[in-house]
Amino acid sequence: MMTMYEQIGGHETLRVVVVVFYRRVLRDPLLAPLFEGFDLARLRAHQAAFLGAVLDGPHVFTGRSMRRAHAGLGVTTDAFDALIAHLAASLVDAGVTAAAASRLTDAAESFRSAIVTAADQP
Ligand code: HEM
Repeated sequence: MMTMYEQIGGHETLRVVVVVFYRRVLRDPLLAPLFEGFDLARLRAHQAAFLGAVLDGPHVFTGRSMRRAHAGLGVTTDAFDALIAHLAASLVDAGVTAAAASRLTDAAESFRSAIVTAADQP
C-alpha cells in the first residue's frame, strides 16, 4: 500500500509546499520578524523532513524538540494561528489531498503549547 507521502507526490510536492509556505510566511508582517536572521534553506529542509515524517515518508526527523527549537522566539497565539493558516493555504496551492493536508495541519497544531511562548499582547 502506498504511504500518504507517496500518494501526494513525495519529495517533489513537499518541496513545493515549503517554498510556497516560507514565501507566504515572510510576506506576513506578523511572522517575518520572527524568522529574521535564520537560514531559510535550512528551515525549508527541516520543515520538509518534518512534514515527510508525518506522512510516513522515508524521513527520520532528527531535529531538536519543538520546544527547544522555538524557545525564546516569543511566538504568540496570533502568530501561531497565522502560521497554521499559511501552512493550510500552501498545502492547497501545492495540490495536496485534503486528507494529507489535515493530517499535516493537525500535526503542526499539536505543537502549539510547545511553541507558543509569549503572552498575547492586549
Ligand atoms: C509562529 C510559529 C512558528 C515560528 C515563528 C517558527 C520559527 C522557527 C524558527 C525561527 C526556527 C529556527 C530556530 C533555530 O534554528 O534556532 C524554527 C525551527 C523549526 N521549526 Fe518552527 N516556527 C513556528 C512553528 C512551527 C510549527 C507549527 C512547526 C511544525 C509542526 C515547526 C517546525 C520547525 C522545525 C522542524 C524546525 C527545525 C528544528 C531544528 O532545528 O531541529 N515550526 N522555527
